[in-house]
Amino acid sequence: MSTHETTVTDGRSHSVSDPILEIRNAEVVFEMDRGVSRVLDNVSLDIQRGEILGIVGESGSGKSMLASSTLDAVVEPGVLSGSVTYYPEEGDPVDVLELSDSELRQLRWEEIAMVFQGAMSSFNPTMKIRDHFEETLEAHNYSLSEGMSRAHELLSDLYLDSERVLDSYPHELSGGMQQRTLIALSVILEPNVLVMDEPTAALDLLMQRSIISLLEELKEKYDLTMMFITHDLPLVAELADRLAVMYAFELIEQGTTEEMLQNAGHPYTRALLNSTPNLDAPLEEMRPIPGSAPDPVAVPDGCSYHPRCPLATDQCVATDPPSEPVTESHLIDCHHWEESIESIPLNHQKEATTRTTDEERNPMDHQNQMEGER
Ligand SMILES: Nc1ncnc2c1ncn2[C@@H]1O[C@H](COP(=O)(O)OP(=O)(O)OP(=O)(O)O)[C@@H](O)[C@H]1O
Repeated sequence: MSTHETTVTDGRSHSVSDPILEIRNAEVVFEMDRGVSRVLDNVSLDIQRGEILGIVGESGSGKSMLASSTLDAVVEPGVLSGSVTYYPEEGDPVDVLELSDSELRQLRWEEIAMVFQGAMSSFNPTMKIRDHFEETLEAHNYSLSEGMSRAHELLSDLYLDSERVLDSYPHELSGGMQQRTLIALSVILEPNVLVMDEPTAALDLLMQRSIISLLEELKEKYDLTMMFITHDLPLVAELADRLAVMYAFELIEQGTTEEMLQNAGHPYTRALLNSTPNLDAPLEEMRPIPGSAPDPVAVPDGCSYHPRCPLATDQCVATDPPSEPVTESHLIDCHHWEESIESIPLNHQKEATTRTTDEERNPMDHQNQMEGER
């Protein structure tokens, strides 16, 4: 069952937990010749109604497996276990992993839609964009006229010339136009949740930024909940209300974006923050994370990060750390999170402190500089 806790502040009540999706103990296993490959390991996560949740991790950490699991779309011969519950605004909760194929097809477009990286592979190259929209509407018995006027509106919301786009073949559109068109197509049936797996990965930096701000507009206008999966932490930090970090097929930390940027407790999250070039830190401070992520058939015992972790002790080698709730929203899977916060400085905070100290030391200089920049 979903928990709907309520707190009372200033005489008003606020719902603090209203999950639209609840993932519990999700596991994906592939039987390989060289052993059992566990590519999603006991992941539990709530996605709150109306939020943007960012899922971050290195390549191969299991992010796409988590995305596919939310829609029971793990490819054969992968075996998914655990539970995924969808809570519609009205009506009974839906046990996603128990749905029939036809119920699942309906859920996938009408309630929870997915956008993958590389839009080209999602379109049929022999069909015009208009046909993609019409085919989707017809397959779900939606009114064509209402649906196509929504298509025009959605494409315009994404700053596209809707008539021109609908009359084009996919290859006649640029990468950024294709990706925006795919986003419009994915929300044509008015889903409540949009799951996006690296939706901007193949695009240049400017187009990535503009898609991020378009997604924010779309979310507000159509009241969407979003799960945004990426290896690009600074990119998703601009967009997300909460962030969850994956390492070696597990979730190792989650919290509000503010908590994760200012007070990340897992040494891996802190290393990830320090390995990104544009979180206010100078390029020379950027530190790649030493070592490499484990092979899914040979994940280390205990904490799977211990071979790369500067703080690892015997306890980390012996025992997998449980999720510790540091605040109501901030969970950390690390035996030494307090020491981690104390001893692993964050580059972007160092930079901010240096700036503050300079300002304190020379307030007039700083004021003159600001005026000079105006
Ligand atoms: N069909 C498959 N059979 C066996 N293993 C697979 C299959 N698909 C993916 N994997 C493995 O599952 C693990 C997790 O992959 P996943 O695609 O979820 O990672 P990711 O974090 O999304 O990576 P990326 O950012 O590169 O897309 C990887 O080790 C990958 O090799």
